[in-house]
Amino acid sequence: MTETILKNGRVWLDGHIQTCDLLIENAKIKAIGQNLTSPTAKVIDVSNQLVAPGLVDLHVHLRDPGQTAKETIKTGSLAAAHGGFTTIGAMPNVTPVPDTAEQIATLVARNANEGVVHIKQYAPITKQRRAGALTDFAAMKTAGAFAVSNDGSGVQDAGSMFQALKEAQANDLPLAAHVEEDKLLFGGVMNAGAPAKRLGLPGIINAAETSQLARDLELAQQTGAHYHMCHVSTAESVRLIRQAKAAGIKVTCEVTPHHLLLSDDMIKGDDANFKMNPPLRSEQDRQALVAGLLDGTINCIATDHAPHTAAEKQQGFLKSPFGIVGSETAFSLLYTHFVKENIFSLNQLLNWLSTKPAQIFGLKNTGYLGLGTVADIAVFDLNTATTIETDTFLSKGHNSPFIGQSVFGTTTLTLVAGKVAYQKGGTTK
Ligand SMILES: NC(=O)N[C@@H](CC(=O)O)C(=O)O
Ligand SMILES: [Zn+2]
Ligand SMILES: [Zn+2]
Repeated sequence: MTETILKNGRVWLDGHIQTCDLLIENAKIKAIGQNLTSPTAKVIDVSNQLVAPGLVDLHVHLRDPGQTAKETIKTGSLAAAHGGFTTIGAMPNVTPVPDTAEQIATLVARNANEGVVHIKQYAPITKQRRAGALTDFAAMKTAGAFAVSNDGSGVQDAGSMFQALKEAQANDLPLAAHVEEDKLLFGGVMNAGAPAKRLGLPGIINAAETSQLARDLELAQQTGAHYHMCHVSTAESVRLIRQAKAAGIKVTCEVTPHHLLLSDDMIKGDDANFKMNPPLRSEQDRQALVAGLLDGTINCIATDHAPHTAAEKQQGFLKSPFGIVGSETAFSLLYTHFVKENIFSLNQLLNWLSTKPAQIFGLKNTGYLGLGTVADIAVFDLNTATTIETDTFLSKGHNSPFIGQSVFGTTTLTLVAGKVAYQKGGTTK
């Protein structure tokens, strides 16, 4: 038996912060209270630190197999633990595309063996993530997939999306949609607007996202499936989802930290660390995303952690791949810029990063703290400013526009099922 006592933390319990100790026995929280003792427990002093449920990130790219120079299951999960995440959803845009039950079963086993956090696996919607045949959703679910997604590209034809939503509904699997109409891209690499014109770069219009979203919401209504929109980026998408929810359509969605924090007018030069899909939109769009979270239209925050190599990202806006890393900076950036600025409460932020994502995807035993729950726990230092530096990153990807920023809320400890997955200044396995 192993026992740990987290002493004197500011613990987020049932929506309130209270100062108390947690006694963890093996994988579970055995006691919550004042002055807990046990002769055999390892005691970790977390005085004045925030003790939260391990965060849940529904959207990460682990690049394994196929692109392990960018990331691996091990490094991607270490990065998640460093950010306080204890459960992540891994996208299936890896090489080869895991579109058979056997491949999904292999990935699920590898995730469990090589990951330091809980890793839920997405199965692709279509074979090779290309137009054409669907994967076998029932077999994917049996093999361990928790949802389906073609993330990285939109499903271009309505017929495939309609069939996919019917299958998703029949198999009780959420369908997470990367919503992007290829025919409306016109070679764009950043948001269409004044900043793109200034930089002389081709733009991506909002309708590349929202026209396909409008189609999908109609199909979701027809089929009754759980449709989850990945990385919402435009004001029009927020409006469409708000209307769809009011009409009783089973739709949920996520927004990324970077779309909440940045807009296209902050792109000052040809720096591909600002290049991601969907692109950073206008300041008005950014504000609509914040408003959408606050009024419940947007359900949760997910990072879309998308590591690439330095060599790839050095190619500039036109040539480099889309995507930025996010696991290791999400909580501290959001805490610093939204909670400390009184735009979000700490309670709201923790909900959007833990309880809500677990709830909407029906993930059991995660996303909240309580007596008897699995000890997936993140501890954050809210009082000390630190600088975001790639030296501290455990991800192989350093492609972040936030390097050099000063933030509060760095992770000091992450426990996954009672075991240390990350400890500041300590060993990381
Ligand atoms: N977000 C990105 O810009 N890139 C993602 C794909 C995706 O999330 O669409 C990637 O896999 O690199
Ligand atoms: Zn995507
Ligand atoms: Zn993605």
